[in-house]
Amino acid sequence: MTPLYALRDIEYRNGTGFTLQVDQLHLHPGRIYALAGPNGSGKSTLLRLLALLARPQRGQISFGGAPLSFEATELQRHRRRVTLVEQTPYLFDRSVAHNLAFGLRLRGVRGEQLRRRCSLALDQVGLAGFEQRRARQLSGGEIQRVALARALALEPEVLLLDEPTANLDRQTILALERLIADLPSRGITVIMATHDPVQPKRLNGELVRLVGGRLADPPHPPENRPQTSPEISTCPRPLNKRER
Ligand SMILES: Nc1ncnc2c1ncn2[C@@H]1O[C@H](COP(=O)(O)OP(=O)(O)OP(=O)(O)O)[C@@H](O)[C@H]1O
Repeated sequence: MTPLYALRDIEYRNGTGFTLQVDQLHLHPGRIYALAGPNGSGKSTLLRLLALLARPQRGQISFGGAPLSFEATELQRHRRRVTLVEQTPYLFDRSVAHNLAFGLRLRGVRGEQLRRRCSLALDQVGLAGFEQRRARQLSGGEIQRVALARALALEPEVLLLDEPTANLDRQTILALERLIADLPSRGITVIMATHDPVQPKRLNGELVRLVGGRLADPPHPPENRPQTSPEISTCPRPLNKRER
């Protein structure tokens, strides 16, 4: 199976003495991957590389089966397939609806379709009816959920989440985990950083552990997946958008 991402001999120095080094990492479509590791181990840095927001100084990233050249039009095309929700999301000081609509408008979505996608996404994160709330007057947990709704409204092929449940109460965490666990069945691959040691298991996700900017070991498939190695998947998986 062609991996969605194939990273080979990656070296990325972020200018503060930290280097992310990934000899090889294959991430497959229609799955959930959980990036784990201590503070500063490189989870967010890896997410930025996977979001195609940073270019490694060395090595190759293949996305969707083809090596990236990092040429501007290619990047623009691929970035529309991938959405990153950062650890501290930035919201415009406008209404929640404005924040959700912004990226959709850039993609040419308008009118009833735009309204429908926004309210559906808010509903999914448990914030139905929040459209007219001012973004700056939201709690930390609500900001995080609005940022997730904004990403979901874009209907990306890959959703990259940087500690998406860090500021949330237990009940909201469980509700969002149900939502995230369901995303592969909608053709969305999820790659998320987490500090919760049990979360990958609850999400049936594969664990990718980082230590000091390096992969600690190959990705661990979930225990209930009949898989012999991260490269060879024998379990059926939902088709992603491009295969339908
Ligand atoms: N924007 C940045 N510019 C330069 N260096 C950065 C930047 N962001 C993070 N770093 C540094 O890069 C290293 C890796 O940070 P990164 O945020 O990727 O780790 P992390 O595993 O996500 O950590 P945490 O669990 O604390 O979120 C750290 O040493 C950090 O200080």
